[in-house]
Amino acid sequence: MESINTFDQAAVATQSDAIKGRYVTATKAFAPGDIVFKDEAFVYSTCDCEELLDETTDFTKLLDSNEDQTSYARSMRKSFHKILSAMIEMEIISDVDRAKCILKCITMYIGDKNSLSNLLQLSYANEPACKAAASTLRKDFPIAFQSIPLSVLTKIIGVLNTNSHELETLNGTGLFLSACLMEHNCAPNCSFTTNETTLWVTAIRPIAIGEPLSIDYGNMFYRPTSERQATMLEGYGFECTCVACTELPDLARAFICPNCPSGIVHLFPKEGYKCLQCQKLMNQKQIDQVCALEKELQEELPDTLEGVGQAAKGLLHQHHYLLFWALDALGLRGAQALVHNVTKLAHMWDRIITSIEYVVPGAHHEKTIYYDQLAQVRVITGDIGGAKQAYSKAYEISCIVSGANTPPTLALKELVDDVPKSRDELVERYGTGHEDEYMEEMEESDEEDEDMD
Ligand SMILES: C[S@@+](CC[C@H](N)C(=O)[O-])C[C@H]1O[C@@H](n2cnc3c(N)ncnc32)[C@H](O)[C@@H]1O
Repeated sequence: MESINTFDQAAVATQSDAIKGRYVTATKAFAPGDIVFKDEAFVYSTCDCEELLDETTDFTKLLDSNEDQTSYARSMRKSFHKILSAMIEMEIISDVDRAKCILKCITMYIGDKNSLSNLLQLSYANEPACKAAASTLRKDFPIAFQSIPLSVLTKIIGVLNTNSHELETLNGTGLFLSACLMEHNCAPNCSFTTNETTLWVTAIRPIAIGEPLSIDYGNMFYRPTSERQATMLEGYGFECTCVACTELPDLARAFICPNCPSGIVHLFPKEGYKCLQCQKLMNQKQIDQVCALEKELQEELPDTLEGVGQAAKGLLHQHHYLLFWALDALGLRGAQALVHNVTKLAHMWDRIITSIEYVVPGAHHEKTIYYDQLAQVRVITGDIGGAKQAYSKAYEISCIVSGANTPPTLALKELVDDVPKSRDELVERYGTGHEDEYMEEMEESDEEDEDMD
């Protein structure tokens, strides 16, 4: 990882326009799998103290292992517990790691007013909610917050709310000042990976000189267009006009064609609900019918395999996102519990993977996780050859989305080279920890299904 270029060294340029603000473009061509640049977290925190908030009011006990007293201004230490508790009650902050990042930024600002100059240039969404949170904090904790101008506190809250990245290996979040300049696209040309406090950006499609580099801000894997657009508007304050939103059919909303037996209907942005096979459009009555069913399912997803089958009511295609996510919940729980009903589990996973390959055919980091899960399921079913194939697929995708010689890809390579051979070996290698809980749930669901048979 040391040899990867930082943003300043990389073949990228920062540009700006009236709609998007600043964005990043390529100054050389990139191939899929090329790492474009890496970035170190400007500020980060973990959720480690979340449970302790109920148990202790002692400031020092609420510090992460990488923090010491000086990570937080003297003025906040005495009421630290109360401040954190109040901040996580605020919807715009919610998480303890984000609250801590905000407090650390304020500490930096108190120490040196110029220390946040790059952060304070970033755009953010939901200004009124950020301002309301900042005003409340200044009113309720004057000693800690009154020395920060309202406008600065508002901006710190807003920037961390809009721009933080999850740090999976640390169970926290961080702010990456260069990576967050990249624009959003629902079908992006780059993917990002994090390891500890480093984030790196990898090209997942061929990128030409001058092309904007984009990522998916909301990790909207297998989500319908309307949901992606609503997330961008609510969370980031802009209307997404990418090709996937404005020109391509919405593959995640898939319906059985009422006019031809094997046809699949999607909503096309300009034409309406059209069958890919017979090209006929659905009429208003048919549209109303499928929309009503979607609404019903959005309220409550089925939680058994049979329930998923029945929910389609002959109208939704098996690739429909609501059926997919219902199946995903069952399949993931099943895989983690290493359940005994292997035939059922194998069937669910075949369907999950087939649907993913239909709706998200290109490289996507979520697919490495699904193929890894598929491999685990195949180990459980005793299909070690099939498991090796699935691990190989996960590895192949990881080479594109995270780069070949990076920790997550090398971890998959180890699994390809030395496939676990049994459930016990899987538990040993993965250490899931929730087996008992899930096992109970799956056994209950098995019993229910048997009762229904
Ligand atoms: C993470 S920041 C990106 C940096 C920002 N452009 C700047 O100059 O500070 C996110 C913001 O960039 C803008 N943005 C990003 N992608 C966009 C897109 N595809 N269309 C319109 N605005 C976009 C939105 O204002 C969004 O809230």
